[in-house]
Amino acid sequence: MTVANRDILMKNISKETDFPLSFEEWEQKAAEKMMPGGFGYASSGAGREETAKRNQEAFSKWAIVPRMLNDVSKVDMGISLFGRRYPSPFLLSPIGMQVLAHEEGELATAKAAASMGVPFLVSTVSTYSLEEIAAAIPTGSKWFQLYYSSVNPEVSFSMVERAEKAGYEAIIITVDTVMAGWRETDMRSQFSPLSQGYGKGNYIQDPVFMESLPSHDHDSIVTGILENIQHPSLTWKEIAEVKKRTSLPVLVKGILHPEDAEMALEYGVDGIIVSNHGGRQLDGVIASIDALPAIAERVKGKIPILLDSGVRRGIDAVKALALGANGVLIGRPFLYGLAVGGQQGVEKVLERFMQETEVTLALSGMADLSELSRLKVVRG
Ligand SMILES: Cc1cc2nc3c(=O)[nH]c(=O)nc-3n(C[C@H](O)[C@H](O)[C@H](O)COP(=O)(O)O)c2cc1C
Ligand SMILES: CCCCCCC(=O)C(=O)O
Repeated sequence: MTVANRDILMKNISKETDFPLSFEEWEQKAAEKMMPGGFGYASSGAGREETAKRNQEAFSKWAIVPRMLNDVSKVDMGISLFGRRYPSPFLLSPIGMQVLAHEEGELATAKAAASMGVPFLVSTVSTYSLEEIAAAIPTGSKWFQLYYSSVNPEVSFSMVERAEKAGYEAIIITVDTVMAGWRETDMRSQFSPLSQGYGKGNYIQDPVFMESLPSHDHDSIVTGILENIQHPSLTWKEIAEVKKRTSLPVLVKGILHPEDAEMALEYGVDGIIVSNHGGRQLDGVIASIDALPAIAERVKGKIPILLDSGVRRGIDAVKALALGANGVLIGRPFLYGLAVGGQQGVEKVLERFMQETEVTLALSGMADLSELSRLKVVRG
């Protein structure tokens, strides 16, 4: 996009009144649209919510030292991951049970992601099944996030096989969820979407899971999901086993320690996602953006590093990319877009991120994302 195009775009943006601009405004509108229990579940963090707050505050503690007098009349913010080129550095974080935000749930999000050229990471606990989502976006990029089942690993292998068959391009194993975090908002509201069956899409379509149940009534299915979703005995050995079972790249999500990043390299993992699950799991942990530099130093570009947790603006993404990330995942902001405007809402959120990123890159003197390691970002 040229600067001239951008100017026209900015004028159009200023005339728009239908959709919010900032994260805080999207969140406010989503709170008005969603059921209180569902909004509380989505917006809250674990424990004292220290990490949930820290994730965002931490971005403000890093400051860009821009360069001047570089030609930025054309900005290329494309990235390449696992052999595919994307027009922007954004991906959508796996978020379960999106029907809590909008009746079309993951189907609407998937279509928005595909229309914006953004990979959609489908959760194990999606409302719609991975096959239904794949059918909605036959050519759109989709990755499958796995909650490994400690009680029945065959259920996990079956889901991985289904994802590969349905055209998914990568498997992400989330590793910061050996059990659910200490979530007081949900305890107070008594809201438990998994127990209510909102995340059963992939389970009820899974022959191995269904065969393992004593009966197929609602209670048996929900009990089965609650047993299968936890994975307290998960270790690197199981990650290696998943890798053996698929030809797709395997990533681990939830890495915060540089030594775990090194373990990922040792076990032949294809990529890592630096994440603290949006502060929903262990409260009091380091912000993702603060964990990133030491991890990037260890990984030395051997495998892609992605990051989520607290990304609220284009400028947050630019800081993450300059500090060593190869791509950035957007979480709650897209969920709020979904709640506010369905597919169009998610598209708007993504458009805002992309436009602000482009402006940030240009004003930082960076015409190309591949040059971003030269951009100085310091503790400000
Ligand atoms: C409502 C909700 C559901 C989530 N479900 C999943 C999930 O199913 N799998 C997963 O790996 N992460 C899940 N996450 C975590 C996100 O993938 C991501 O790490 C987090 O939202 C990033 O933080 P942010 O939204 O504050 O930027 C969920 C997050 C939210 C808010
Ligand atoms: C064992 C953890 C289950 C969490 C399911 C959804 C999720 O990731 C989240 O709410 O966060």
